[in-house]
Amino acid sequence: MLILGIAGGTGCGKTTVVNQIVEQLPENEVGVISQDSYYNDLSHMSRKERTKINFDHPNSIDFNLLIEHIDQLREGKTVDTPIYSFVEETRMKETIPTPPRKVMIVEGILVLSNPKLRDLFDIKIFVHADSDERLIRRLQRDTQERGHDLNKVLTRYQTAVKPMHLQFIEPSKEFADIIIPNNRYNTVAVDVVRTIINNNLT
Ligand SMILES: Nc1ncnc2c1ncn2[C@@H]1O[C@H](COP(=O)(O)OP(=O)(O)O)[C@@H](O)[C@H]1O
Ligand SMILES: Nc1ccn([C@@H]2O[C@H](COP(=O)(O)O)[C@@H](O)[C@H]2O)c(=O)n1
Repeated sequence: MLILGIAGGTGCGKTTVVNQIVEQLPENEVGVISQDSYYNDLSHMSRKERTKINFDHPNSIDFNLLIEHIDQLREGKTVDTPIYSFVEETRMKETIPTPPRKVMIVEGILVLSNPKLRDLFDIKIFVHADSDERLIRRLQRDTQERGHDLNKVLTRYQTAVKPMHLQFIEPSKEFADIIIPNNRYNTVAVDVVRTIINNNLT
């Protein structure tokens, strides 16, 4: 199994890059795991309490479960990936069975910041986009897709997203084997990653 870790700040385009990589690979040979699925289960908290959580701090992620699942996938076992709702801001009761694939992609803002998780990756990728570009994309996405209003997005950006980005995410760039500049769509870089994967599939 070849395991890729893809990190980068919010809105840099990780999900988009992953979709572009996966699009042209055989469906049954690639699997994707998102760090977002592993936000801690906060169902014991009220909605009001949940809004106070810093969702950009590493402590908000159940890294132990994520690492355990990757270990199980490497052993050839199917894992039950949690489902996270951005609207409810907690984990759902349902899970998704995720089978092991020849290539597994693990993407998320903090996947290169956790040393134990980082060690599991054969290839480490950091997607870079400037902070103003990321904020614009995040504003559009969170208001259109994640049910947040403008004020909430901006307050969260100032109080959690930006400080945590500077403390944990940007420094994790130094661990990357490949940095993808993504201020605009970067088909060349995506092709390079796809070629590396294809070489490993044959
Ligand atoms: N290179 C790009 N240029 C313009 N918009 C982009 C680019 N990459 C992604 N986007 C858009 O920005 C938003 C955030 O992208 P996404 O892939 O969800 O980022 P991430 O997973 O890193 O948070 C989405 O609406 C996506 O369509
Ligand atoms: N309830 C939540 C949980 C997380 N977030 C934000 O998601 C961002 C990470 O996801 P990306 O797809 O943008 O990489 C992170 O910056 C959290 O602030 C949220 O808004 N609400």
